[in-house]
Amino acid sequence: MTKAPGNILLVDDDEFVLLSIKLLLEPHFASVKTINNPERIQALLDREQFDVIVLDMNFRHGDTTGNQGRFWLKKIKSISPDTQVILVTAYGDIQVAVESMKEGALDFIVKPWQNEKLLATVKTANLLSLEKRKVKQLKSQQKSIVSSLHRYELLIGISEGISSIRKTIEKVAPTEAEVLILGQNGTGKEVIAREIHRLSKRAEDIFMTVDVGALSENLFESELFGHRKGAFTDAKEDRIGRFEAAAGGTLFLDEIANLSLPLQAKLLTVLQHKKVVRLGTNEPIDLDVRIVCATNGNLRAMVQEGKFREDLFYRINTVEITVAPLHDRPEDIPLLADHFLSRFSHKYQKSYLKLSDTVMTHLQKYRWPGNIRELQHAIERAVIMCEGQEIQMQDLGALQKQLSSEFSFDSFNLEKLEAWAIRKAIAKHQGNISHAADELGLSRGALYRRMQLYGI
Ligand SMILES: Nc1ncnc2c1ncn2[C@@H]1O[C@H](COP(=O)(O)OP(=O)(O)OP(=O)(O)O)[C@@H](O)[C@H]1O
Repeated sequence: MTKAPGNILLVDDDEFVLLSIKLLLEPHFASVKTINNPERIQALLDREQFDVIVLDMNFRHGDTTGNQGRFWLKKIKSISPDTQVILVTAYGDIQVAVESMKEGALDFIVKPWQNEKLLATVKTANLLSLEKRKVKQLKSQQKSIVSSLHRYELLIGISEGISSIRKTIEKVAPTEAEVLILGQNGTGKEVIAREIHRLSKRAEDIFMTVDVGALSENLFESELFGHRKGAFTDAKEDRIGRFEAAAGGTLFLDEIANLSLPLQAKLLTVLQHKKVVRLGTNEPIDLDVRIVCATNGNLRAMVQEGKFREDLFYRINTVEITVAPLHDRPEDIPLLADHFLSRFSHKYQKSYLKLSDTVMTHLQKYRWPGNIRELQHAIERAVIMCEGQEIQMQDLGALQKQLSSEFSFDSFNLEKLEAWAIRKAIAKHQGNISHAADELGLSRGALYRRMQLYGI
């Protein structure tokens, strides 16, 4: 028989009782120790962790008050609160034993005991202790993961839009209000959600993201609410859902507009009752999680069209934050570009890199359909490709063409016009300098000199 992990201690002044319980338990548990004097409990608990202590209630001969058992129970619980205590009591002490359960005993066994009952009780207590230990371990692992993840991406930007978002975040973060963040893809909705979490009372706990739009109808419930083993064909084991896993922290529900109407109804029920029921069970579990939602869709229009439930819309948007596309806030571009430049220079060990003025000017003029995510990728690529100390247009790869073609003039500065014409001609002739020079009415040498002058 394989023995269960577990450290069991038997405390009784009757050597016969100790021996018979030890013989009963030993084949089932990794370690079973005995002591006949409760005074040794403290020293033992100082040295090692016990999962279960089976404790006699009366040690002095003729004493049936159970007071000694209660005294030692309190002592054990104060030194080692996670140790499960089972009391062994004479028939007459049952009332005292029941009282002791309020003081932290898990269960009691009446003498003379039935072996199966005693074994089953110790097994249950042992399992409980092991589970609690596992939970503690996971919690401390979670804490260290969370603290390593706490290296947040800062919310960078000086535009009016970002400054006002920052003010809203400061007001709303310490509350438990539901926040809805609206904006195109890549505008920084998740960065904003993380900032709300970072400044909230839940900052020490987990921030969890779920892309609800990517969950199929089938997966939605089991992923968010969890399931019991056997709840459906593929449910091979019990599993907690994201709502439970994010307990104490913030759950960021991204792409909320992609939820079908039936799933919206399910989500609404959970948010209204603040309880989840795992699939395959009937037990509601209390929720302790702050919800922040985001979407790139137009939820108001969807409500009008009957595609998004109005009641859910009002449930999730106590406070609404709209983040503008990047091209509507060009003043943020230099800061963001420098931020990504320093991050990727560090990552690729090129800490001396700078962006040329031409590149910076172009970055500010481009429309950035992929928003900050696209800018980030552009800078990462440029850092990798750059051979000198300054990032030039050619380091931007395919984006270079688009940047150049979108370059619009707000002045008739001749140098800018000339640089623009040169870029256009080179692009048109796919990099063939002779043909571009012909088109521009220049010799190859003259074209090269001008390219050098304009950093092309
Ligand atoms: N204000 C900002 N400061 C610094 N980095 C930012 C900022 N906004 C966005 N980013 C960066 O841009 C990338 C995209 O941001 P994020 O994922 O938050 O956008 P999103 O709007 O949630 O995108 P999606 O809608 O596609 O999920 C991330 O790498 C993020 O770190």
